Amino acid sequence: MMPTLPFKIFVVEDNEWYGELLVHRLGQNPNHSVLRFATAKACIEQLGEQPDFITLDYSLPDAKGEQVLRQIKERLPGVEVIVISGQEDVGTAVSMLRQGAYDYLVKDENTLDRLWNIVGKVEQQVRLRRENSQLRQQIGVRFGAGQPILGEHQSMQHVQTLITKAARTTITVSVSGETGTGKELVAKAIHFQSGRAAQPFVAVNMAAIPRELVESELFGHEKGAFTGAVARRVGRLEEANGGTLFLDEIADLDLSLQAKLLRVLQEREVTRVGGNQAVAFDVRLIVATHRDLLAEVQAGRFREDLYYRLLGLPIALPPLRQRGADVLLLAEVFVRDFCAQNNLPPRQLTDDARERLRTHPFPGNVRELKAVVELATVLADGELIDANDLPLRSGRAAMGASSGLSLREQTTAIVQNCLDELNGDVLAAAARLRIGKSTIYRMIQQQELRVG
Ligand SMILES: Nc1ncnc2c1ncn2[C@@H]1O[C@H](COP(=O)(O)OP(=O)(O)OP(=O)(O)O)[C@@H](O)[C@H]1O
Repeated sequence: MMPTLPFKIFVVEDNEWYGELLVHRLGQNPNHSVLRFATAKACIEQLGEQPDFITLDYSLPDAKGEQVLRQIKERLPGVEVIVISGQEDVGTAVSMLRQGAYDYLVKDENTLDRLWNIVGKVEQQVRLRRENSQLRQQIGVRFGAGQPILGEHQSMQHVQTLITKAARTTITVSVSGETGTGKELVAKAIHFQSGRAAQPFVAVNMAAIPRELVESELFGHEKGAFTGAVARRVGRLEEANGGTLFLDEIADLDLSLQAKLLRVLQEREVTRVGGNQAVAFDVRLIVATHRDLLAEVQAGRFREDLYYRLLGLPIALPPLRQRGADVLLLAEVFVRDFCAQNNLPPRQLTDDARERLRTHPFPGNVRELKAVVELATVLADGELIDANDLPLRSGRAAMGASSGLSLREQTTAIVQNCLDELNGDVLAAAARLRIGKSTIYRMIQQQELRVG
């Protein structure tokens, strides 16, 4: 349910008796909040109150209707203004309507009723507009730039809470998590839930830009700053002005550039490469990394001062394999959306396929899951997607030194995969992996592995 906000009406009328009459009539609707002003000046001074509707007496002691209407429309172009005049004058009426008045009424015995009807109509339009924008906002909150962050696991609920809190201020946010866990999605959600949603969201991936170009990419350059700088280029920091700058893979930033970035962030102004004029900027910063940034600091690869400048509100995204049943929820949504986008009849995952997804370690996390189930949807023959349709890499191939998993997690995943392939046959798995069966039994006992 949308809260019913009052419909704010300004009555601008110097004739006290008539003004009070209008206030009384319009105030008969309990949702109306009506204020009267006897001069144009008093009304203009209170426009910050954001009225929804104004009745304007054409002849005020301190200004003529045209003047006041112009000032109102300059400040609040969306507000509807009804001009009320003591005289019938077609020329004036036309001129006022041209200037954007909603209607022009002449004071007679019907004025109050006509005004009442007009206010009713305008109020309905304003309420629809408000409802629309509230719904958009709510959609933005839930979906951040149109894409939902799915997940019911407690850890993801916590992430959603942090996103909401982060969006309320301009605090720097540092998002961490393995590849494909949704770091960029989180950054977008924060931006689109924040007051900066209508401003730019600029994403820069530090790992994707050649080292020698990072500085000019971030800070811009002047024409002729270096060979190849044929024209002036505004940097990404300036591009994000007023909005959000998302620096992905921040740990990949060169040490020398780390120092420059720190200075720029502290001074809140940037000088383009080859330039000598500092340009002020206002950006909300969100950084992300799949590495342990503190470990990078300890290893001397990341500046400690920059680390503390960037830490802000940390949001840690858990790997998909630690989100319980979310993997199935995500898989089902991805299948459903893919079918809808490609005009395919709806497809369902069989119990076997669900079990296979539930036990796969997904080193590529949500990105991998999405790719796997979409391909399975294409490969499936009928309306059922079976375990065999899932193009999952086997344990060893799926893992790798760069997967970001700890040794223990990799070991567990390899054993789990092997067990799955051998239908839970512990002895066969132990033989194939050349490990003792008691190792596997102990892992099952400690609930690191699932069987059956
Ligand atoms: N919770 C989620 N709900 C729905 N889709 C998700 C979720 N998390 C990630 N995705 C989807 O998974 C894909 C990867 O997400 P994203 O690019 O945000 O990950 P990332 O952590 O930034 O990856 P990288 O580390 O490679 O930069 C995207 O298609 C994204 O829409």
